[in-house]
Amino acid sequence: MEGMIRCSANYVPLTPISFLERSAVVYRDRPSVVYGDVQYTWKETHQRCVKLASGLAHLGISPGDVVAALAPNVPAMYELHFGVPMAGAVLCTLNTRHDSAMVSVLLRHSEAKIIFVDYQLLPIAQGAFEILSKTSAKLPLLVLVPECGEPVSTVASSSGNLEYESLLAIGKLREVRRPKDECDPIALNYTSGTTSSPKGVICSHRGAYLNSLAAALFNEMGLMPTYLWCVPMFHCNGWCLTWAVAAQGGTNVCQRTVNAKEIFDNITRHKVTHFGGAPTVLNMIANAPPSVRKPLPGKVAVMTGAAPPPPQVLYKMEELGFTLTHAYGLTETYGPGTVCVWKPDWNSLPREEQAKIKARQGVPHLGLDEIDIKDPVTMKSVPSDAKTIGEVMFRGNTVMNGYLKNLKATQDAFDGGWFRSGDLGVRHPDGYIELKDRSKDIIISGGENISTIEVESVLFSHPSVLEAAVVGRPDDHWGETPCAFVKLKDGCVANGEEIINYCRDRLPHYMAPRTVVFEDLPKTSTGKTQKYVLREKAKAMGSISKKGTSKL
Ligand SMILES: Nc1ncnc2c1ncn2[C@@H]1O[C@H](COP(=O)(O)OP(=O)(O)OP(=O)(O)O)[C@@H](O)[C@H]1O
Repeated sequence: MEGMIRCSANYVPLTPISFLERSAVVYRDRPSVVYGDVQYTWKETHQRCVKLASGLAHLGISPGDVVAALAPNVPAMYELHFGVPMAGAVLCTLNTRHDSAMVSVLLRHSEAKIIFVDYQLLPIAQGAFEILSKTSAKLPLLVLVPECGEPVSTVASSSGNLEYESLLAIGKLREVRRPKDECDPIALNYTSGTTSSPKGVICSHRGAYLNSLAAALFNEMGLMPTYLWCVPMFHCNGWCLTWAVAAQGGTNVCQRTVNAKEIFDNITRHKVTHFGGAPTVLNMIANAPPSVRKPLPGKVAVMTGAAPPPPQVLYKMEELGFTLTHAYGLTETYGPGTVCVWKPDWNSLPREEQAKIKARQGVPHLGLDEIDIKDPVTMKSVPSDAKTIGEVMFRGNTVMNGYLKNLKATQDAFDGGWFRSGDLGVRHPDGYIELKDRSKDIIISGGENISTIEVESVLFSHPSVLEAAVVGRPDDHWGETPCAFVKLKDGCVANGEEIINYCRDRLPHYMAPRTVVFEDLPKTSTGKTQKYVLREKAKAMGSISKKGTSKL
């Protein structure tokens, strides 16, 4: 249209850096970050992040360089989410449960120039450096992060590494770098490695900005929330809430470890209004002993995601007084991409029914454009009949830029103009989607698809079951049969036959487990069950039936 121009007056590249700059003015004296007895205001957090950015520049970091971090949810980890982008660099947060070998692989792949390492994780980083030093890879510079608020320990000072506060001391309060293009990378996030080796997902300032605002909105985060950090900040930048909390001038309550006692104590002490956690964290809270539980100080909104939440876990959390929001997404969608938007009409339904509705993955959030369930071959949308299974596909401004150094994987993921998630689901008549499985996890038994999520949901409803995961056990007759791995609640007893009969009473017989194994479930640190480990165990058991002889 004639008369339009684009200039800095009407176009500024979107970046979450602007959230911090605004909060430093609007909420300047309000608490930004709290950790034990340490507390900063938004003005202080802003100044510390500016100094961090300047310190990084002093160390030779240029725009586009990767800066890694290996740390739990401590204040430095929060500051890195702003300080690194403010230096024009790309933040690469590493999973704190990785071993030295994996850290060395990711450091080499990302070509990180600097790595910030929490003092407790120093041996892991040192092990990674040892491995790297035997290769041609250039070693990154290690910046040690000592315990916040405590003097540098002798171990830390004798390690000979530059230390976090000293780096800030070098930094100057000067103008920060904003991205030239809003599509410039802000973060390099490796996937959880649940199904294969972690992939390096490139996230942009623009995507991070939009996803953070969407996350604040669907979490019903009003102004100045108090957010308790249970979601690891290394996982999709804490599902984008690192930036979202700054947008709303909230208080970040950091905690090094996540357990039910610490969560209840912090909720009461700081009057927490919001937190998030994978279903396994909610399960831990829901099953916490009465000695640990405390009455909630007010409304506490909880966002869950990262793995399918069993309706029973949602139900139990709401019985305890928490208000749950269920979101779903991938590292490739900056964490949350959909949300099960709650409708007031559902409030009159029985609680169990409400939990089943909430366990659905829902609809795209405001920052994403579209989500569809398609036949992966024809790319036609499946009917909204809650039955026909297809692949979940995303399209919009909160989908990654691509996988680092893996054009083939990026092209495969974007084939057909959609991002293919590898998740299988159905669409309900009301438009809400529901996940049935990951394509790698679904069981095919006698030609029938079995959703392991559906079987697990029945197992979770058994009064003695604490956790459950179902995988396919190879079978000479059926191809595969469901094999359940079950962890019982403390003090509960149940045998395999009882569990199988319980499932057969509630599911078509072909879906009920044929095998039950009682043991602890292997988990990733992002709260997902490592089904490939269980699949290997089921495979080693061999077939139950002999060819052509089995009946259901
Ligand atoms: N609310 C949810 N309900 C069901 N599954 C979920 C939910 N949120 C996330 N997921 C699962 O988590 C996956 C995304 O996980 P993430 O990006 O952390 O890495 P990953 O896919 O586990 O790792 P990798 O791709 O390396 O195997 C989704 O594809 C989906 O299978």
